This record gives sequence, C-alpha cells and structure tokens, in this order.
Amino acid sequence: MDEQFSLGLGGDAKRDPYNVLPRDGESIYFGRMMDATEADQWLNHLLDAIPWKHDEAFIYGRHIVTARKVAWYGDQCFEYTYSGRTRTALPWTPELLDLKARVEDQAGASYNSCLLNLYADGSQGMAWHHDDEKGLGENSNIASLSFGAERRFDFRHKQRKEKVSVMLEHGSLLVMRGTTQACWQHQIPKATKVKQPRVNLTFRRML
Ligand SMILES: O=C(O)CCC(=O)C(=O)O
Ligand SMILES: [Fe+2]
Repeated sequence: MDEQFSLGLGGDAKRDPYNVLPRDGESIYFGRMMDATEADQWLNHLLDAIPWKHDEAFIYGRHIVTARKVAWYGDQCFEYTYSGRTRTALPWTPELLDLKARVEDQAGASYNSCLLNLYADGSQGMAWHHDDEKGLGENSNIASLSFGAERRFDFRHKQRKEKVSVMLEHGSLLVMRGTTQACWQHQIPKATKVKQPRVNLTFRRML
C-alpha cells in the first residue's frame, strides 16, 4: 500500500472508545483525555493537594489498614459506611470540580462523589471486588480516571471466570456501566516492576 494511505496506530495515536467487556456489561475505555504534559500537572497537583490517608476497615472483627491511601470527596456532607466504618466526604475543590466536569462531558453522565486511590508503587494494588455500596443503586455508572504509572486493570466474569484486561494509561478514562458490577469483578494486580506512583479517581453517583 502507498505510504500516504496507511493509517497505522502510532504509539500516541488516539483510538476510538471501545467496550472492554465481551458480554454482560459495558466498560468503555476512552484512552487518554489529555496530553502527557497536562496529565503530569494533574498528577503532581493530586499528590500534593489531597489529604491522603490509609484506609481502615473492620473485617471479621479485625482492624485492617490498607497499604494504599485514599480520600473521598462529594456534594455536601455525604456519609457512607463500609466495612464497619462511616466516612464523611470532603467538599469538592475547584480543581476536582474541573476534572469532574470534563469526565461528565466524556462519559455523558453526572456524578456527586469521588473516591481517590493512591498506589505508591507496584507493590500496592486492589483485590478482586465489585462496587456495590448500598448508596450506588443498580447498574451504577462509575468513571475511573487514572494518572501516573500505567497499571493493568482486570475484569473477571463472576460465573464464567473469563478474564479481560486493559492497561490504564496516564490521563485516561474508563467508564463502567450497565451490568458491569453485577456480572464482573475487577482488580488492580500488583506489578513489582512498577516503581512510580499512580493516582486513580472513581467518580460515582450516590443515591
Ligand atoms: O485504581 C483503580 O483503577 C481501581 C479502583 C477501584 O476499583 C475502586 O476504587 O473501587
Ligand atoms: Fe472498584
């Protein structure tokens, strides 16, 4: 083929959004929402400005402290309880509202809360789970924005045990919707070669 007609996808080429899941739900990977320079600025801002804290939980009566750090933001004084602890959301900052508006624009949905996760390096991950906090309702729409180290995100079908994965790039967006949470679990596996931090924001709508 003539070179001028070949449209190969280069390293940074923009791909159309696609559904990562082969069945039973929609998890749309939009790829990068911004260029690397802007994504770097967001990563630095979030690392500095968010009051990161280890998450605590009571599981089978035992006090657990996670390696990963978290923060929770939302519309006025949201409270939610999981693993035996009640948390109160911090009020939105102008910067988080800016990110939220851009995510809502891409996702075509609106959100009123955000859980932020900080993985210091590849020794930290998140075990298999689905997001089903009581306040989320059925067929919840969750938008996941990632900055920093590229990490693999795995889905596992609850019945069929089938697995699919997507690499979450710096500045990228993944939107989980439809029956994703009902039919699939997800995880961030540990990745021992990764030495850089990663920040993830999951925008949600609490009822
Ligand atoms: O860090 C991620 O990409 C996943 C976060 C996640 O699954 C959650 O917060 O429920
Ligand atoms: Fe999750």
